Amino acid sequence: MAAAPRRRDPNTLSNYEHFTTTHTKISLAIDFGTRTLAGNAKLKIKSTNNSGQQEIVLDTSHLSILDVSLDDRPCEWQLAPRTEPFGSPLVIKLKQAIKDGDSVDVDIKLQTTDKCTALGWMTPAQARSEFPYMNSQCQAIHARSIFPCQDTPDVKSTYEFVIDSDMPVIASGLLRNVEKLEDSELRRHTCYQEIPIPSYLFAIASGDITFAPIGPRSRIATNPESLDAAKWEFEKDTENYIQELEKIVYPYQWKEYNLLVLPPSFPYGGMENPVYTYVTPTVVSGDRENVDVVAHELSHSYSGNLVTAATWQDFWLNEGWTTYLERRLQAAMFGEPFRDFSAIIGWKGLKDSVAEYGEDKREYTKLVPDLNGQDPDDFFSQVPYEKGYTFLSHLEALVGKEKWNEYIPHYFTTFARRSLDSLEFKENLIKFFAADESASSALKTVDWDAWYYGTGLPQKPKFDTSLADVCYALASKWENASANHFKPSSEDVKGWKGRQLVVFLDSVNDFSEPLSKELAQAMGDTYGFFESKNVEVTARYYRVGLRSRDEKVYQPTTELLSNVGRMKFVRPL
Ligand SMILES: CC/C=C\C/C=C\C[C@@H](O)/C=C/C=C/C=C\[C@@H](O)CCCC(=O)O
Ligand SMILES: [Zn+2]
Repeated sequence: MAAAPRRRDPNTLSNYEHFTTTHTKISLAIDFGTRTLAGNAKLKIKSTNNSGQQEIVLDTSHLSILDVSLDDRPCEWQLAPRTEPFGSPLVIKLKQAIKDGDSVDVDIKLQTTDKCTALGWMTPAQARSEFPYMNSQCQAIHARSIFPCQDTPDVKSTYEFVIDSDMPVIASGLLRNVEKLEDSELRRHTCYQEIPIPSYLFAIASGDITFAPIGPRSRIATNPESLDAAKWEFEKDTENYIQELEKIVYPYQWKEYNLLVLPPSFPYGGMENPVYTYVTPTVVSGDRENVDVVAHELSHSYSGNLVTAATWQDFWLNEGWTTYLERRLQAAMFGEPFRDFSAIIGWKGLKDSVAEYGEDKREYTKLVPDLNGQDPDDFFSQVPYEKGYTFLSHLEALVGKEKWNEYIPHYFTTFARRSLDSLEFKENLIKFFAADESASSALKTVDWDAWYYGTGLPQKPKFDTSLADVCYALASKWENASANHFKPSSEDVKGWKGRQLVVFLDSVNDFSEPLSKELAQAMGDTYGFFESKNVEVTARYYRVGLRSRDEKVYQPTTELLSNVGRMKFVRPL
């Protein structure tokens, strides 16, 4: 079978089909006073399919370019006019075309601007500290607002980070050295990433960060006041998760797996930056109930970080596979029913996403959407996670779990350190099972176009509801509470795990009619929802209260919205 032609990433303006960045050295000084980064980016760029190209084009966005040199010599360059939402391409003129296989060193002097979309700068109060804080979030196309690059997940480069700051620094590479600079308060932090990574995994953070070990190859990093609580939350299971995942795929490649707990404004549950997963402090709930975020982010060490979706249209290959590995990991750690228990919560998220997009935004509900001219951020939803998970589980069921278990390491070996698109995944899967008559005839029943380009919900899988049934039963009592004179008691939820409360509250939020205000209040008071430290629970309960127009939840909802930036909670509320 001929290889499917790789589609061009529509969300980059770089001419990456002719050149590829093989190494990136970023030297930046962090200035908390001006809230800028300044320094230079040195890119080793190899000609791959040159066909006489006279220029190299890189992505930039709201970035100040001060100078460019080519192989240490001045060169002609210009910033082309801005195109929304992709930015202003930096066009570097070549003196002569470069032979395929040869490389040039492009050195760019730069400074970030106040319009930079990749950096969050926090005051000490926002950082819950005596000191200011800074962190990056480059996924999907924000790296270009820190340094010029081929800002597409289809290009992977090794990285060297040289970051000067007067506070500790974290980067998505292994720390090699810290030294104090002469006549300065700044310290120079040097980190390396020897596994090629896409630009969206470039990450830096700096602030009043302290560290503690949470396993033989893991440490936790956070502000000093939160260190003990964060250490407790993750030290029990992190190494167990790594070892279980190694059994499902193969040995962990990145040497260290660390966690950085960010200030509360961080908009996501976690971000899989290599070496340091970034997590929201909402997962430090004091009950070790939210460590599934670690299961998810750790799984990205294989899907996304090692094997990467070539374009944002294929994002489901990152998130669907990661959600799949996350649930396999949960099943391995806590028992098979936990896989479907988590999938049930995921299905509700998928249903909500599809419903929110409604009839006029059906493109957004495709597993492989068309992102031409689109900002990938606008397409972010549960669809790539949950439709992707549902599709992979469907494929697993078709070929059988035992055979699928053999495909998992094959897939992650074939594409390790590379990027692939959805068509290559299909091709690879079919080829792997070609010699197996029953598996390959089962795979012939897959309607790939319907899965990839169909809109709306796929067929609902048959979930094992053994852990969820008790939650549904309680929800049903509440739905018919008035007719049945239901009297709630704290015994109803005694010993329940946070996730059982989540399934219960998701069901309540699905009722076609809101609860009466009195019932909503009784639920909160009887089940102790106002005292819960688990935001997964409180955020859902406040939705119940808001639907019922219960004033009692207005104040805590306002507090949650002022204290937590995680969009998963902020948006529905
Ligand atoms: C089809 C969609 C294509 C591209 C979207 C890619 C990136 C979108 C951008 O908005 C960044 C997302 C970053 C997500 C990071 C972590 C999530 O896994 C967190 C999930 C929600 C949560 O738990 O808070
Ligand atoms: Zn993810």
